[in-house]
Amino acid sequence: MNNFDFHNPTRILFGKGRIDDLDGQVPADAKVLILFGGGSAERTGVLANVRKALGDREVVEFSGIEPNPRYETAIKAVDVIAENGVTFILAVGGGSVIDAAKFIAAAAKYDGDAWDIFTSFGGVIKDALPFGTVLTLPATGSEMNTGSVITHLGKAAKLPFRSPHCAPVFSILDPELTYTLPDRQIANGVADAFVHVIEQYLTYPVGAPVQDGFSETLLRTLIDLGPKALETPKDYDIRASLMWTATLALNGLISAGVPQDWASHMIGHEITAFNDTDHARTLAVVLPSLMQDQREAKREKLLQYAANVWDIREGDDDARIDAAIKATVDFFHAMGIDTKLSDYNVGADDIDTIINALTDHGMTELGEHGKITPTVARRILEAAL
Ligand SMILES: NC(=O)c1ccc[n+]([C@@H]2O[C@H](COP(=O)([O-])OP(=O)(O)OC[C@H]3O[C@@H](n4cnc5c(N)ncnc54)[C@H](O)[C@@H]3O)[C@@H](O)[C@H]2O)c1
Repeated sequence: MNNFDFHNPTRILFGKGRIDDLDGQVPADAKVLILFGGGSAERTGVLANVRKALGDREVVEFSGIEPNPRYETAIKAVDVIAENGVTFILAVGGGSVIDAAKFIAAAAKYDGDAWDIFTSFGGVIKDALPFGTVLTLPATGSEMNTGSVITHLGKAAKLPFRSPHCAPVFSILDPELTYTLPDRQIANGVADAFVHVIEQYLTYPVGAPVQDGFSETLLRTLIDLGPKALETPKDYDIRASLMWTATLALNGLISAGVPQDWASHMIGHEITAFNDTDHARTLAVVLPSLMQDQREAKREKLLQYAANVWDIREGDDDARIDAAIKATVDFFHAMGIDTKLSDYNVGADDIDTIINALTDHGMTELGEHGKITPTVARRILEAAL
């Protein structure tokens, strides 16, 4: 097992009705900025409950954070913070709103050009406003990690950053808040969490059976409960397990002490930057093609994945790897997610644009061995057409 530091300071308040506990989590004298998206939080009544729970604290609201949140919008919230003397941010929504909150919290305390946050992958961040979250969409793990991904429309870039200063102070996870999600977002959430686990699991063995066992359980849970969540949308136990699975998939627990890949994510981000395809759907396109392309580098873990996640035991090594990749594709299809670039209006002629952007953003040595160069990424995309 590799050396690691593990520290996760985010308090999780999990279960029914936990918005009522906001009062005990947000400082009594805080000036709060409530950050939310395009209207679902208002429509579903979540915002009304949040406002009520904050009592007579001074509150400013900022709405309009988009899915795949935009720099151009989020930066406006930084001015609102300065104008109103905001001391605490409360993000109400899915990964997009929470990611935007992380950027806004850091930019509010940064004196230079806020774009430096991305060019340094978060390195310039030395402080951030405290923030909490009310999660409405289980998917990204952003509610319990320090990462964020923001799209800059003007620069046609979707870039990640990470900073220990950008951990939520607390996150409220009430599975009942997910009942209003459309099937498409449930499917996206399941696929996103699935690929998060894969990025931290499907590399090469380093003698870490605990991390592998956690990962395999998370994957099997998503495979079992994902389709059931679509069939029976108001089953509390299914929603509760999915919500906690998605959080555990990217809160640092399963990545401690093991190699990580993240090439599917970095290539997928460029597809979203290219034509705004849902994040999870880009992953469902890239991952199977990457598994096929990298089958030698990932051989041992692909065989372990076939056996422990899919219970594939018949046939020789190559047949079992083929069956595991096919099972992965079938799972995405069972969730109603297409797995080819052409399903998302990306053609052969567009691959140059995507690869050039990947190169421009410094993503030239991806994967657990740093060997997924732009040439390999091109091959992966061409095989996914
Ligand atoms: N920070 C991280 O670690 C991390 C990890 C993976 C992905 N991401 C990023 O997160 C973003 C995706 O976030 P997401 O998948 O959570 O989706 P999202 O936050 O973009 O939300 C998707 C849509 O669902 C709606 N919605 C949210 N909750 C709802 C509810 N309860 N009922 C009805 N509608 C609801 C939103 O209004 C929005 O239109 C992408 O930009 C992706 O790159 C971040």
